[in-house]
Amino acid sequence: MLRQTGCERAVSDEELTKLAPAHVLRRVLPSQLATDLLKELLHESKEMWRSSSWVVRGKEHMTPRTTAMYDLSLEAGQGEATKASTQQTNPGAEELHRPRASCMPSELLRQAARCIHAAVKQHRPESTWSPTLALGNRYDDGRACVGWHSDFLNSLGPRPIIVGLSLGACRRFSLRRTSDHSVVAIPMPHNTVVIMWDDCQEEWEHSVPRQADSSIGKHPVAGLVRISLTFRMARPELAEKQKLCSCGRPSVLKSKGGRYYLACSPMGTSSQCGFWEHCPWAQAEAERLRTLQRWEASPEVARSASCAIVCLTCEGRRGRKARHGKIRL
Ligand SMILES: O=C(O)CCC(=O)C(=O)O
Ligand SMILES: [Fe+2]
Repeated sequence: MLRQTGCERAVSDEELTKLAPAHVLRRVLPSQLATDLLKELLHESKEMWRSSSWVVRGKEHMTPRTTAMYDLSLEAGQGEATKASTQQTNPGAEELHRPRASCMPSELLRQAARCIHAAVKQHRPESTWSPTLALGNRYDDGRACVGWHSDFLNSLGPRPIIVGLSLGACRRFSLRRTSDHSVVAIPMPHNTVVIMWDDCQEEWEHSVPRQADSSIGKHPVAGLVRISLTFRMARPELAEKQKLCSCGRPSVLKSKGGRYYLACSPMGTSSQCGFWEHCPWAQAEAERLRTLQRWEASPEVARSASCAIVCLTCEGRRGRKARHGKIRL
């Protein structure tokens, strides 16, 4: 648990839903399934998951974590199809210096996906969301992290629901509102789920910040290692809308402040060409979805009201001039 300073305060999971377009759910998987899946993924990630690279000002950087993509739409025995589908589900993958690993989902992973699906359905009975992809991230220790970002939307389309499942060590998952840099930091112990609702990729960024190893809640099986799976629903019909940027690589679709744009991908071995343009079709699709979707949570969903979440507006950087944004309940 983070120490509370003047600019931090603990909020319940319930309150979080009013602060950010997100929900935290505890113990979503049956505990045996969570343990078995963790053990399986600890092994598989060691063998098969890889770091990716990206280039900034001519310098190649490796992601400080390893990742893999699981395509849940594939049945066992469709291994060969994995390669072919990689382009669609993982745009830009061909461009990666070390392409992202594509793995076959096990029965345990599929069971977890069904639990996640049911949890989303309980909150949003009207939603047609169902997970078809799971992106795995492995964080070996406190140096492994992912910086502030919103997710690439090429294969998901505008306003996606993205659901993160945490297994293993307890790391902090942070959300930052782009308009004023308000930050909500959520400790994510083993078998915790965060649902990022459809506003999240438009108005907020997320990160798993670096942490001192001593501040990480170790897990009896995984120690300092945290494995996350982020479940997503691909929209294959969007494949034909992909556009190349000036340097000939697939551009990435992103949103900031509700504006949709295409930009040169930072991933890969070549420098960015600076390509950037508005994306009118995605803007129109976001508007259409906005009118269809209502942001409401059903109160009967089981969650622990007493689980404290620490809300920070300055990321705990005491002593440094923090950019305080106010989140009002
Ligand atoms: O590990 C996490 O919880 C977040 C991972 C993430 O942001 C991503 O895969 O895009
Ligand atoms: Fe992300």
